Amino acid sequence: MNLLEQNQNSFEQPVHVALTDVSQMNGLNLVDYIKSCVAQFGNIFTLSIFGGPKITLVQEPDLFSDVVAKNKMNINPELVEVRSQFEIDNVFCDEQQIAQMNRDFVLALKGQKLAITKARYDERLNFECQKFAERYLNTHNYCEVELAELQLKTMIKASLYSLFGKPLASDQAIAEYFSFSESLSPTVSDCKQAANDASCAKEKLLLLFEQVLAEAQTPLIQSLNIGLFSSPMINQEDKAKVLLYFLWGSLSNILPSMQSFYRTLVQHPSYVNEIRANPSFDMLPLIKEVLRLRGNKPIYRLVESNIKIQGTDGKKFVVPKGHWLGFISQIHHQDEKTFSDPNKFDPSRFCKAFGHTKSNKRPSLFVYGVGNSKCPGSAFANHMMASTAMYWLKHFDAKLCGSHQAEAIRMFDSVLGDKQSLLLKKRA
Ligand code: HEM
Repeated sequence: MNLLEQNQNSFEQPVHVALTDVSQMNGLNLVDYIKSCVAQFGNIFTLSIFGGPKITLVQEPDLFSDVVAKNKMNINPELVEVRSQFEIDNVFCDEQQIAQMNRDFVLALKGQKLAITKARYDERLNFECQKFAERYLNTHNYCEVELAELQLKTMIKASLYSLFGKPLASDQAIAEYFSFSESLSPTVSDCKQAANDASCAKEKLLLLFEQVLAEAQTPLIQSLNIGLFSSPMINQEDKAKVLLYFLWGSLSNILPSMQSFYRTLVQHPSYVNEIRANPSFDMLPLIKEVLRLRGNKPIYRLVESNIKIQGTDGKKFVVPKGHWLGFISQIHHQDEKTFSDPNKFDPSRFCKAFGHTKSNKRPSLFVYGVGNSKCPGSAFANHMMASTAMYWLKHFDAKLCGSHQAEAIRMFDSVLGDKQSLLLKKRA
């Protein structure tokens, strides 16, 4: 008997789960999504950066391979990590507060304010790349560099500076962020010393965030200070925690995405040449195609009461109360009806000028989520990827290390993404 059948109960209750916006997605087969996600994971507790104190993924290996085979998904089950006992502080779970905060983030990351944040990012990134090249590279030979290290010394520094201001852009703060974020990684072994260091680092970071809030130097902090954070109900320590988890949540998404983007560029010298020759080259179709192919973490929603759903094959099934629904973008992103030849790297599918899209609508992507909780950082994330690629190409020549295998799709990345090296040379 399969997991779903075991959970079939008779019921007829109202449904309260955030699905409506998802069904408006172009080409998205919602029912198949849900079916495969529930079949894949069974019961899941997972992380939202502002909620859920514990993560436990229960993997059902047989069901998983079944779903993968049926949906022709190119996923190696060995790459799916089973996380357990992964605890994280719960900052606050009030839905109104989260909605307000997302509005504040959106306000901070839009229009004129976004332009200021972008300019701060670019300026700092250029500076850090120059420093990195001088300190670690030379112009004659290629040096082996871990991508995560390159990100830590350039991208992370620039994003801390642009989003939070000077107090967080110091080498000391970066080291503390690294120690804290490593401790959240599911792959890190139990080590008392490391846990101690991480907790000290976290305390220091929280104090720095309090300073950041008081100084209010950046558009993000200014928007929060006049929005959600002006509420007397939220104390200073909780505000600092929100910022810390906001930072961790956003970086844990952007860093592995950027690694894939850069590796893709290194493998396609024609794009590298175009970007170097034309500073206004539109990288968005390239970024979208990389995000489509690599996929992202599933988005989860808690089922608050049993839902009965009829599948496209006519069969009915139940998603029981207490289960989490995970929306796996990969199923949509590999759907041949929306993306012809789905395994092919073809940025032109997002580019109308090439005339490759069959309908007037360009194919939709699911990487940033949908509806009210859609990623408020998407515009900044796209900018970070385009700008980082531009500055890395400006300062470094790169080659892939060893024999490169086509990147396998990872569903759950560790905090700093894959540990992969590159060969880098300082550009003359
Ligand atoms: C390629 C990079 C990124 C990807 C793929 C990504 C993806 C997502 C997704 C799918 C969600 C929705 C989660 C849900 O509905 O449960 C989300 C939420 C969010 N993202 Fe991003 N994101 C990225 C980068 C960023 C960046 C750079 C920032 C900040 C500058 C950011 C800030 C946020 C915030 C504040 C939320 C709301 C979280 C919540 O309500 O729990 N993201 N992101």
